[in-house]
Amino acid sequence: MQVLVFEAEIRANTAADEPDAPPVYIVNDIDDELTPPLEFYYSNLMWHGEGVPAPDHENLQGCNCVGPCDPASKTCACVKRQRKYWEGGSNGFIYDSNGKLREHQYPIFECNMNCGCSEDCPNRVIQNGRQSDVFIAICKTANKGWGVFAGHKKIPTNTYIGIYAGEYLTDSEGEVRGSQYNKFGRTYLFDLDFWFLNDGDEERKVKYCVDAYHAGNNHSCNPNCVINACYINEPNIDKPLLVIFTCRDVEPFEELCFSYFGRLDDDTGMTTKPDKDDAVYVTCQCGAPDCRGTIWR
Ligand SMILES: C[S@@+](CC[C@H](N)C(=O)[O-])C[C@H]1O[C@@H](n2cnc3c(N)ncnc32)[C@H](O)[C@@H]1O
Repeated sequence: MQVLVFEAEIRANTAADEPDAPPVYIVNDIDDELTPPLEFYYSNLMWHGEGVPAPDHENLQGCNCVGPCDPASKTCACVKRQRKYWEGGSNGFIYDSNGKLREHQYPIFECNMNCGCSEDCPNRVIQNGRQSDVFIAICKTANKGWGVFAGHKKIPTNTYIGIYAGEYLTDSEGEVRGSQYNKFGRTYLFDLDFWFLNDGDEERKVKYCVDAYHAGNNHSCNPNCVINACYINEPNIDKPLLVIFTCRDVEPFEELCFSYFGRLDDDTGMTTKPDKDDAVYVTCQCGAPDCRGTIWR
């Protein structure tokens, strides 16, 4: 019963933003904990902590395209914005014609609520949610708590999975919560410190982080997913959505993990730099042949 209620709650939380997505199932073949803790909240929505500004929709630039945007357009404002960060060749969008991500290092700028283009525009992927052939489940693992897994179907590389959703925090609030989580033994804080935000200024301080306290994927030293920055209805470059894409083909029932170390060319990743005696300082259990032995930088 508890499992059914939990699954129904996930469906209710996500029905509006991923209408085509198959249900998320809860599976525990490990022990007798029926579901993740009840404070776990599966969602694709962000909320704003104290001191973090809400999106300024009046200053959100849309395109004037009619019908689906042309990725080769010279005039579409959204193609131009994407090209500012990644040239992309003849296709100015970061998605291919099947909605798969073409590059992992660059921010994603989707068409937004102020655009004139149609709902079937090829530059609307994340906002349409997880697709009907992408099955996922939340499963108990033997040594990493709960995790997110592929369902019974293979998930091709560069497929959108979901949003690393949670609360935007100011950097100072992130530090306060971070030290509490380190002692508690689980942390979900992710720094919004992407390379393209530095704008050549190495000293630039990170402004915000995301606290996904209520949900989150596990770490692997050889991950099958990446986290990218994405902007949809948000003009503030410091507040991207954290979006999860596969970075290789994922076999049925394989766990979906990203690297908490982030990419080598920026400081993104989980914010935590725990002390060795913090409860959160656990040995990495990812099982990859090239495992680094720790889940933190
Ligand atoms: C963002 S949470 C991930 C979800 C978590 N497993 C749960 O049950 O809520 C991060 C925590 O999961 C655990 N974890 C994640 N990846 C791990 C790994 N590769 N090895 C050991 N523990 C891991 C650590 O306790 C870490 O603080």
